[in-house]
Amino acid sequence: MKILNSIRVLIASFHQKIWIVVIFAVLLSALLIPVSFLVKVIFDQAIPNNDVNLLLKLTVALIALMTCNGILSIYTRATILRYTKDAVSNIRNALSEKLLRLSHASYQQADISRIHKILVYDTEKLDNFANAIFSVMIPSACISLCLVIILIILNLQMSLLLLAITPLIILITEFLRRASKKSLSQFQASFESFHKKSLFLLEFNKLIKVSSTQQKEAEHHKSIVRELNNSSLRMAIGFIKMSNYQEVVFSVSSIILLAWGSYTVMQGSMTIGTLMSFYFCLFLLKRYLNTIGSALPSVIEGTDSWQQCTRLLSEQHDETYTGTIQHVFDGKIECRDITFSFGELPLFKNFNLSLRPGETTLVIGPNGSGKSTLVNLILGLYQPHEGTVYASDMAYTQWDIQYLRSKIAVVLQEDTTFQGTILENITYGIPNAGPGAVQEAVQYSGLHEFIESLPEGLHTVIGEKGASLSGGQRQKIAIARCFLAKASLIILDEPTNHLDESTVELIASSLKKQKHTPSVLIITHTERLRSRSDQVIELKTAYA
Ligand SMILES: Nc1ncnc2c1ncn2[C@@H]1O[C@H](COP(=O)(O)OP(=O)(O)OP(=O)(O)O)[C@@H](O)[C@H]1O
Repeated sequence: MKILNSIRVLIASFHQKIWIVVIFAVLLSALLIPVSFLVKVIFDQAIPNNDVNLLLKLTVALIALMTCNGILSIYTRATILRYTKDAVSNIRNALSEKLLRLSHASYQQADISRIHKILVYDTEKLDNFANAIFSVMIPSACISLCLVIILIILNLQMSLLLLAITPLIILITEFLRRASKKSLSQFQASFESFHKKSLFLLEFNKLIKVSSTQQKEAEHHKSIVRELNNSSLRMAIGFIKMSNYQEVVFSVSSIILLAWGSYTVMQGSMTIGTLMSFYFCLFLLKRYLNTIGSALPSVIEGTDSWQQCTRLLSEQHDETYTGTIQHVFDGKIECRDITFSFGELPLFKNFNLSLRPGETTLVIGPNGSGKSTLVNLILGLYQPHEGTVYASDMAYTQWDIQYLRSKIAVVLQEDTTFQGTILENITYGIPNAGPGAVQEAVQYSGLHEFIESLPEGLHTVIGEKGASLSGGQRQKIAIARCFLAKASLIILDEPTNHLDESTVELIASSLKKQKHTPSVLIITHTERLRSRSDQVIELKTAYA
């Protein structure tokens, strides 16, 4: 049922072209009809009459037919692959769009390694699943059906005998499929912990070193790899058993059929040509059934991956605000009577705040008092449970929130530098910034001296998360990006954390120099910038 559902959704992506798949499969099947007839003529006419000429002609015809079959088969599979790859690309795009639409709150709670696994590994398995179903199983099933019809026409009695073993094959396949499903879930679970652990080792490499836990981590990783190895072996053996048991049942049945067929020939109720033709078709049927069997593991694995993908796609955690209006934003923000909480107790209750163009507002408060949460509310990453946030006198619910955010420049508390050049980091989200504007932003943020000291200057490549930079240099890059954006509102969340006194002074005076007079919101837990601000909001306790 789950498999059928997955097939239905995949077909939906290329339903206008499904008839091409069907036509190819029918053509491939049709090519086999003359083959069985030619084999019969070889044994019934060419051999008994010692007719070498006829034998040669029939052989050439057989070779030509089988070559056509091979070429058409390649063309069929290549054509179908193009459709399935497109269908899987659509699913990959839908997943990444979903990821970008996730609300900040759900992203914070999300299991990132699970989402990463779905995006990268499960979509790859889905690709294998689609290939297995459409380019292997469906054409092979059509051809097998055609071969069964030919077998019935050739000899009904022997076909019925063959049909009698079909339930046995189905029973064995079903039993082994269920067993494989169990080993597959065990494999999935151990693969997930392997994936999580590997990400942890990469992300927390420094923590592991400074905590001297390399040995412990190495042993833990080894035990996870051992479990992965065992579960993957169990799964592979399950799949091998499935195809081998089918093979054995089929071979035994073929021998019984040969014996019965030979007896029938001896009795004179069937010609040797019909027996040979029957056997030739049986050999082809076995080949196509084997092909179907070998595609089964990809189908079983892919069905599970498909479920993971659809589960993620159906999660209802999209952006908080869904308005569409793109209005002129002058930097004016108002929080009117807003209430917001993470749990039972409100972090903000009937809270009011007003940011005005050209003014600097300082929000000061101890750890955990809600300063970063306030930034998230102003960025529209969270929505207040009561009250409304306004930008230029228009409620956030009406704004196209992405557009509004593009008018706000923010220096977040967390590090936002990424692998790339300093220039790429500074111009992230502002791709059209000219060299003059970049130089100006670099001066404003106090980054110029550092850049001048680098042989490659702005084109110096910095490591993952700015690993080759000091905390202050990373902070200055984020501040330069903020100045470059020429936004109507500048938010600096704990900007002074890594900066020395003279740089803080420089940035404070740079903020005042901005000709487009943005409103500025500075979040801090120190008093350093109090004298530079037009208003100070104090969040004294955890519940303002
Ligand atoms: N996503 C979340 N889920 C649940 N509680 C949260 C979440 N984010 C923050 N909190 C809680 O809300 C409170 C305010 O957090 P917030 O980060 O806004 O404080 P802050 O004033 O910026 O602190 P700091 O000065 O340490 O950065 C804290 O008690 C924190 O534990």
